[in-house]
Amino acid sequence: MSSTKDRLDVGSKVTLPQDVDIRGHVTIGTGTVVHPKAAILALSGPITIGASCIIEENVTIINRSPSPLVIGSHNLFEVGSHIEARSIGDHNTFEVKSRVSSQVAIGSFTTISAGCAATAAGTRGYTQEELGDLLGDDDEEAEAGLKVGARAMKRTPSGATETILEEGEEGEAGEGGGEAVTAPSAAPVVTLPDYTVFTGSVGVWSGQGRLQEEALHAKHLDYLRQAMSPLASQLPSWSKLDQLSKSNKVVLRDAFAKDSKRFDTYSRHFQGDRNKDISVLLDFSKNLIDEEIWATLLSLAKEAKVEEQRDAMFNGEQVNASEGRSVLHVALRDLDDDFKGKDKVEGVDEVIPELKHIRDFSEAVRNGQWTGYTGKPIKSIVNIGIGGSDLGPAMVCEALKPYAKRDLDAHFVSNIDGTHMAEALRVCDPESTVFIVASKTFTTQETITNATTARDWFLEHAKDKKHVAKHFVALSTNVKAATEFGIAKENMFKFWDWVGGRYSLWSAIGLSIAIVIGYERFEEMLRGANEMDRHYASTPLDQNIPVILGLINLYYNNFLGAQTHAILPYDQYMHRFADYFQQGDMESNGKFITKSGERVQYQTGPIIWGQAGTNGQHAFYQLIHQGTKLIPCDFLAPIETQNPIRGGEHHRILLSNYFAQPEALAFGKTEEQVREETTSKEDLDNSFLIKSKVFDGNKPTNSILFQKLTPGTLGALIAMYEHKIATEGFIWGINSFDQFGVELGKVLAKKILPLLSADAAKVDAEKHDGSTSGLIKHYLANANKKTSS
Ligand SMILES: O=P(O)(O)OC[C@H]1O[C@](O)(CO)[C@@H](O)[C@@H]1O
Repeated sequence: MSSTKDRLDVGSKVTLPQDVDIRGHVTIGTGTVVHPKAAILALSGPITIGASCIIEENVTIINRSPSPLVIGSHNLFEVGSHIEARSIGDHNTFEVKSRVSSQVAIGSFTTISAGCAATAAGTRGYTQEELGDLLGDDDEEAEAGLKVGARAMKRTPSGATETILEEGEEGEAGEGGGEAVTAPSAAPVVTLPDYTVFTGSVGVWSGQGRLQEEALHAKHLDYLRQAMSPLASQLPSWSKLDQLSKSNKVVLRDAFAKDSKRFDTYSRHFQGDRNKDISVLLDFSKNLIDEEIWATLLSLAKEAKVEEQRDAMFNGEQVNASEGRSVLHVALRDLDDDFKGKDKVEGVDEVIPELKHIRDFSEAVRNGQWTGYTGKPIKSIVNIGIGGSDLGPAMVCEALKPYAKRDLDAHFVSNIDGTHMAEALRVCDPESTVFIVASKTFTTQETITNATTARDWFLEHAKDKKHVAKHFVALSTNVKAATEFGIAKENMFKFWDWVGGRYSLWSAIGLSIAIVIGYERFEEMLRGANEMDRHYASTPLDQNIPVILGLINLYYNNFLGAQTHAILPYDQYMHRFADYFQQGDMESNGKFITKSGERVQYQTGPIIWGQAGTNGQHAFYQLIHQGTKLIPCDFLAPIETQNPIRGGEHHRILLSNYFAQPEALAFGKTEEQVREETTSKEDLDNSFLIKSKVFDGNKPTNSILFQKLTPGTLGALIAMYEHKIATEGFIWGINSFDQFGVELGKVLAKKILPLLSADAAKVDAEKHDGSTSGLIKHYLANANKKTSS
């Protein structure tokens, strides 16, 4: 029926479900949200819809005239409304099941109330045929229109012509109101002036409350954009990848044999543009992808609106919707103010002053100006924290040890197991130790208990509470709780709720890093991360390193059945890197609920594990090479070592392994090759032996080769993985920035704790399950025994 060619032009951030009926030439402006089952039918001339409109379920917008139907911005079309207007301005509301005929031009700020029909006929009644013409083809709809239209007209006072203008008259419509165009039918064309409220009895709105209404409209749009994101599996590229993963079996041996440029095609080089020493080469050519799979993965990222979601994060929007928070760890390292959108978020302006606080304190500790209660300079720091308040600083202090002040010991106590604290205290001197209590919430049981123990230990020696101020500092968003603990105001380093625990090493939580490697180096790390932030924020998807890593992993995770992902740094200083990203990835993406509250129909975050090469080679690589599981791996290594001992021989041996393992994994060894290499007749006859030496190959890897593990490079590498994790979360439609999954265990532990000093009868009364009760009772029965050895 459409006489125009089908063509759809869509602006950015438009939400357009698959089952919207779109015909003819339709243009939809930025940020407009269209609900499922809406119809936009440019049957004759085109339809242009402006920005930030909301078009709800079962709305029909039709243009039967050859002239364009131009609809302005910020309009709300509620469920079942049927619009054939001549033109529509801005900020109008078409309530549920309202109707507008093609002889009516709507101005701006107009409301057509629920069930009302705005037609050009004034008080004139319609024949059934006329209404059919005006309100659509569907008979039932037309009949409903007749009733509604008639009711509206009856209630219209005779003064209807005061606001409904007769054909040819000048309307009061403001900008965007559109001029009255001669209608194709005999009915007159009218223009509703701005602020009309068409309720059947026509009135003029005072315009009061307009700002409120605009704000509500904006909130409504935000909500819809979140709630209406389709599941990733409903995106067209998802189905295509599903099919490609079954039909395009990539064999790396053949892929490389066929294409001598494969390395060039599938490798990217990242160099810092302010710190040129940051150089990271990503080779992803040894992955099970071909041109079509790769192109479809990139389309998936587009369809899932990765760029829009990324921009929303950098802009300070509340992308952590379940907690109503912005996600702005990138603001902590934006020292040159590259990302302006963040500035509207409360606390962002405190980042720089807080860094100065970190600088002053860390320098005072390092240069001996900060002394303990007896005047001794500080020799040890003990960071007391857990999860993000421990793993990040601990990992970085290990990774950047070459830059550390070697006469200062750094301890990291996290576990509630008293052993952890006891072993740290054993080697600390109360007169020269600073305890850094690191807890975003300052309520975490492990941290507060460990901190209390440390304070008791300290006071046993120092005797006087006033000395606590010289030896305890707090890093927290909870100033009140830290004060109650006894921390002096000047010893508090704050951060903000928009810094997630596992993204907090860039904030005050990094104080121990600044003390260990010096503030200048700490800042260098922040700036290195910012280099990667700028790359992630502005580089096209197919060149964007975090996006590439995210898409590659997602392909194995969702289409090839991989359950885990190994991070394998060939740098001893990075021996805690995989531990750190175990929290970074698994706490971020271990979720089954999407942002719209639906349960996912696909796998989300993988299990992350790994350890420093070559130790891993002698532990678990056997399974990666010859086991039955698909384990994609990231191999990381520095070109330059920090310790070129024996003339760099150690490093060359290390790197030879770094290069060899991905090669062995990718290309394996065939039975034929094994036979060729075997010289003994006896061995050749031993088929079990021969087959045991076969490597299937085709095991995927990424190789990440960086220049040197400097603070800047480490910052960039951490940010690279952070953004890889965010990219995957954006595609899966989950909130990567909350962590409700850690709560239940904590709550139950609090209930169980009193039972461990009670008796068996109390355990029964508490009604835990049989297994838990049995275990607790076994503990109680044996708790007072003393083992002799
Ligand atoms: O810094 P806090 O509030 O003590 O929390 C520590 C850790 O606990 C968690 O909330 C849950 O494990 C992490 O996200 C966080 O890093």
